[in-house]
Amino acid sequence: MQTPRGLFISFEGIDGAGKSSHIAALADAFRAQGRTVTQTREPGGTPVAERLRELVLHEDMDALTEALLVFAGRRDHLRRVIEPALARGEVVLCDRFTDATFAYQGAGRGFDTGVLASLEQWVQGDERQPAGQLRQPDMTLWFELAPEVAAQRLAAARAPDRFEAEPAAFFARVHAGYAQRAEAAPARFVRIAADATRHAVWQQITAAMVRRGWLAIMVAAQAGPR
Ligand SMILES: Nc1ncnc2c1ncn2[C@@H]1O[C@H](COP(=O)(O)OP(=O)(O)O)[C@@H](O)[C@H]1O
Ligand SMILES: Cc1cn([C@H]2C[C@H](O)[C@@H](COP(=O)(O)OP(=O)(O)O)O2)c(=O)[nH]c1=O
Repeated sequence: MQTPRGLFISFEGIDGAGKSSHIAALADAFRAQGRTVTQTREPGGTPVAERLRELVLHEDMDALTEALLVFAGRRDHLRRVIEPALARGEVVLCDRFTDATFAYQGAGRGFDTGVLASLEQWVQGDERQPAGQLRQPDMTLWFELAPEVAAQRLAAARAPDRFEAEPAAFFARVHAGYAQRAEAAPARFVRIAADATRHAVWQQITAAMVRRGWLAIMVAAQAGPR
C-alpha cells in the first residue's frame, strides 16, 4: 500500500483556550480513519525537551534564555520525533510549536522577533528541507479566546505555571502576537472561535479537516471530545 503523505498540525492559543481535549479527539478521529497518529507537545516531546520544559515552566529566567531553551527542545523534537513520523506518513498533532515562541517570548515578553526568526531558520531550516524552506506545520489551529474568558476557565482548572501566572496584559500581548502570525501566514492558520461549547469548537475543527480532504465527513461526525 502507498504510504500516505505525512501531516503536521499544530494547536495554538493562550493558556486556557481549550486545546487539550480537542487534540485527543482529533487523534481518535484520524485513527478511526486508519491513520497512525503521533500526539506530542512543545515545549517537550522527547526526554531532553521534556527536561527543558520543566525548567522553562518553573525556573526564573529572562526571555532570551527561554527562547534558547524552547528552540533547543524544538530541535531535538524535530529530529527525533516529528521528522521521522512525517517521513513514515503519520499524522503529527503537536500542542504548540514556533508560533508560541513568537507569541509568548516575542509579543508577551517583548523579546526581539528578529532574533527569534533567525533561531527559527537554524532550527527548522536544516539540510532535510528544500533550499530556502523551513519546516512549518501544514495547518495551525488557533484557538482564539478573550484573555478574560481564558483566565476564568483556568482559575477553575489548575494551579498556574510561570506563564499562567502572568497578568491579563501579558495575555493580551500574546493574543496580539498570534494575530500577527496568523495574518502573516493565512494559508496555514485556521482561526477557531473558542468562546463556544466544546461541541461547537469540535465542529469548527472537523470542518477545517474535511475542507482539506484530510478527514471523511462520516468519521468527523462520529468523533468528538470526551
Ligand atoms: N469550550 C469550552 N467551554 C468551557 N470550558 C472549556 C471549554 N473547553 C475547555 N474548557 C475548560 O477550560 C479549561 C482549560 O482547557 P484546556 O483544554 O486545558 O486549555 P489549554 O490546553 O488550551 O490550556 C479546562 O478546565 C477545560 O475543561
Ligand atoms: C512552545 C512554547 C510554549 N510556551 C509556553 C506557553 C504555555 O504557557 C506553556 C506550556 O504550554 P501548554 O502545554 O499549553 O501548557 P499546559 O500543559 O499547562 O496546557 O509554555 C512558550 O512560552 N514558548 C514556546 O515556544
